[in-house]
Amino acid sequence: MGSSGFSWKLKDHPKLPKGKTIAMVVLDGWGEAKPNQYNCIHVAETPTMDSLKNGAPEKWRLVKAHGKAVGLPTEDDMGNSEVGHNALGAGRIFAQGAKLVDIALETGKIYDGEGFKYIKPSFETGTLHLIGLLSDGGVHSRLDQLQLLLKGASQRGAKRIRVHILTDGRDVLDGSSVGFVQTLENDLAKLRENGIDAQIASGGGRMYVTMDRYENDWEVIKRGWDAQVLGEAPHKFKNAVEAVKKLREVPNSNDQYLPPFVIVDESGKAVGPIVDGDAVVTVNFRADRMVMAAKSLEYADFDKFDRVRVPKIRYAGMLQYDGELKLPSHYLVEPPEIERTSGEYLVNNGVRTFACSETVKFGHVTFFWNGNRSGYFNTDMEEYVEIPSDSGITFNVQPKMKALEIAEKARDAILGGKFDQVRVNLPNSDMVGHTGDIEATVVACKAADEAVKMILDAIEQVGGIYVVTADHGNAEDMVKRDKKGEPQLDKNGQIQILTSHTLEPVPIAIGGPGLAPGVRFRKDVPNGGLANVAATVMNLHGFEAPSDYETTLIEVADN
Ligand SMILES: O=C(O)[C@@H](CO)OP(=O)(O)O
Ligand SMILES: [Mn+2]
Ligand SMILES: [Mn+2]
Repeated sequence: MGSSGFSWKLKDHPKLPKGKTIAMVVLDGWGEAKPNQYNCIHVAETPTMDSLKNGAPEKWRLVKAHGKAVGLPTEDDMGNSEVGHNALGAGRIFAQGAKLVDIALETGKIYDGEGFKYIKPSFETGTLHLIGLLSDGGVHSRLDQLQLLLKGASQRGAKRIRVHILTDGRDVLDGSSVGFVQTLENDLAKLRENGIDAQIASGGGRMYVTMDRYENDWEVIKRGWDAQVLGEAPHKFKNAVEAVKKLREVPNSNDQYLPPFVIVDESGKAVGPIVDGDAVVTVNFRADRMVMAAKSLEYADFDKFDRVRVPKIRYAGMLQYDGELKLPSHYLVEPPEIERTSGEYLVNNGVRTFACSETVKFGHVTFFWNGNRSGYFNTDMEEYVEIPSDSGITFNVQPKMKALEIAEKARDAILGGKFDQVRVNLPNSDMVGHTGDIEATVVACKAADEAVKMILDAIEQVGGIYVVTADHGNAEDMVKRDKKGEPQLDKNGQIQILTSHTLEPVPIAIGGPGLAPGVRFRKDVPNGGLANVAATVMNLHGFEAPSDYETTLIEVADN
């Protein structure tokens, strides 16, 4: 025990034994909703997940995965992987980036912070560039926050502003990009009336330009760099609304994958490349899809692609995106301080941990799980395995993704006996759900269910315990609904496909031969959410959770 009185040592659980192998399975984007034709989980053959639900009512329940239960500003905020895995791993509810930025903007504290003070000297002679996702999805960014920042920065001396937009269609309806660009254009026009030279300078779809994650495909970042910094892109337009409309006319195009474009002036010159002396802010608050861009903007030594020209800029993130790398070093808002996560506690109490997913979700069960911290706590105790994702495809063409490979790795880790906790994320229902392809999403759900089966079979063999849950909803509802819950039709009478996450709760199931007799879900935590899972898992490892963790979902009945 240190002089502060703090100790990593967890108390023994009074009833539950140590030493059981636990499989911790997170199905990404797997919520619980009414059975109907737009519920791909219902439509798909999912015998394993069905048996967990129907087999043992005391060992299956729903938990909240959206809104305040995961630290988001309102109950209208859908869940997402960052807040979901943060809550699962940290066992407490932290006010998340979306909320922290809201508060910083409301109180004006954002302008007194180190980050804003750092970029401000550039306003005198340079341009302020804002790069980020343009929508009101609230997963990575929010339009109203961008609007407030534009206003606040211009009131505080920014005279020349360039916005580099990334169109969404993943957290909001496909096609909504046009409206968001129009809204932003109106705001910029107002700034221009007030003598501020403000314009959109470049753009592109979030999945094709800038917002890659976990080093899946650096070409995505390069496309962003070329458009935003160098002012070069295959498409040139005089106006961003026209750009988005025209690029959407190309067959099979969509907001998520629009190609990069730059806005040019009458002479064909890009209106806003980033040059020496400029200030740059990446306005997304969510970490995973900003880390790569932040590296390209911040690092002097960088070999992921040829940056051609590296301007001397003052760069700040909306938040600091990686607490371990301290990246970026300047930021406008302090990120949530997610410390003492369950992963760190368990490792410090002798629990050997294996974590695995494929690239597109790898950081979810490592980086997010550990409170937005990259790397290991203890290399002797942990092994994290990343299975390379297919890159350059949309996952509806490969809906099985790497589910089988992830399950095989988990199986081998369970059977190998070297680990006490084997943690995986199965990406299918989420990644394919985001494509809006209902048929493919059904295939995806089936593949995830088969992967769960393989992991549960291995747990059966070693006498272990399983915990199966999800981080938020997605595939269980693929249609935009009106207030009454009926499918909402567009002006052509067509249903509107929902590519985003949902507000639905997610299942959690426990079981396996190693589960002590009498263990069941408590009835007195009806509002339990993802943050209650960490204490639950600590109990199953034979420990009491720290007293400030959200309470456990389980009890041990005497029988
Ligand atoms: O793909 C993403 O970035 C988000 C949706 O914006 O999904 P998830 O939170 O499941 O990672
Ligand atoms: Mn997710
Ligand atoms: Mn998702």
